[in-house]
Amino acid sequence: MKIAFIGGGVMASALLQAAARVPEITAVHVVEPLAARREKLAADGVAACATPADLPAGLGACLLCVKPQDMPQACAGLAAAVDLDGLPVISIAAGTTIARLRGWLGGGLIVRTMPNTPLRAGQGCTFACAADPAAAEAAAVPLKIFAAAGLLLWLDDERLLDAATALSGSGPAYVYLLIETMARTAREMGIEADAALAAAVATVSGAAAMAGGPGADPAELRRQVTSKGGTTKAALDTLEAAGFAPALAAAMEAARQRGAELAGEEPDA
Ligand SMILES: NC(=O)C1=CN([C@@H]2O[C@H](COP(=O)(O)OP(=O)(O)OC[C@H]3O[C@@H](n4cnc5c(N)ncnc54)[C@H](OP(=O)(O)O)[C@@H]3O)[C@@H](O)[C@H]2O)C=CC1
Ligand SMILES: O=C(O)[C@@H]1CCC=N1
Repeated sequence: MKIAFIGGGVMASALLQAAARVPEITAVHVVEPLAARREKLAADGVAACATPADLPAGLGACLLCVKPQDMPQACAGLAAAVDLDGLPVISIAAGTTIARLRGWLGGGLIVRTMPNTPLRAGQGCTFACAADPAAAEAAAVPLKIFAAAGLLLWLDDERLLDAATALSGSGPAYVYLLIETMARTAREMGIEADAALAAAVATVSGAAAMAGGPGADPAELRRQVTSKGGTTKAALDTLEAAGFAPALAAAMEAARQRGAELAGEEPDA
């Protein structure tokens, strides 16, 4: 199957690597207006063109990988150049509803997804929601891109994609902030910079691996680290006094509301 990516930025480059793991996908063509990005893609052996009019015939699917604000123009350009009748079109944009995509595209079997950047490491997490069962079925092969590089989870209610964005779409940034802060603080305590970063990363990935184990309960794992009257208790009491958990919950709620705002919905819808 020949597929097209509209937009050749951060997420498209992660998805390109994942697409290479799907045997049914024989070619990926990327539409990217920025010449420097096209040149970089071409240097990596990826077919890149400036407009959808330059895409080859016989595409099996399109992936929309542009920012939400660029989506109306990108969809209009695609619809003008490609016959979307019966073609699976997968969007990865935050806060851009299936109804709006349908309006701009005027056709296509639409699936909305919310992936994340750890796809690049083969450990992504993608939520998907289809306009209807026919769209999900038609998009089975291109959706293998997401499954080839991590978890693929389905949602029945499209509005939950804003919660998914707050959880796993934006989530890697929360974890990177945690790693940055742990590494910086360890440096300030005297541990050499490379060792501090390596230890922060190993601690987060080791803890995540245990939390992902069969039957694991993160709260029980936390209790196992927390000795009575010990160092972890001192740390967790400080985090609690500083409002760590409510602050993280508020951050996720802000992300969810921003997704809903982008979708043109009431923030608390
Ligand atoms: N980054 C992330 O962690 C995640 C992002 N997403 C979603 O993925 C989408 C892309 O994000 P990201 O990859 O970070 O963004 P980038 O800005 O890195 O990539 C978008 C690319 O699309 C190009 N572009 C703009 N307009 C058009 C057009 N009309 N036709 C073709 N290409 C166009 C941009 O070019 P130019 O720069 O010249 O405008 C840019 O190269 C967003 O909708 C975002 O919500 C979803 C999950 C996670
Ligand atoms: O920040 C954003 O809007 C995008 C969507 C999820 C991650 N990055």
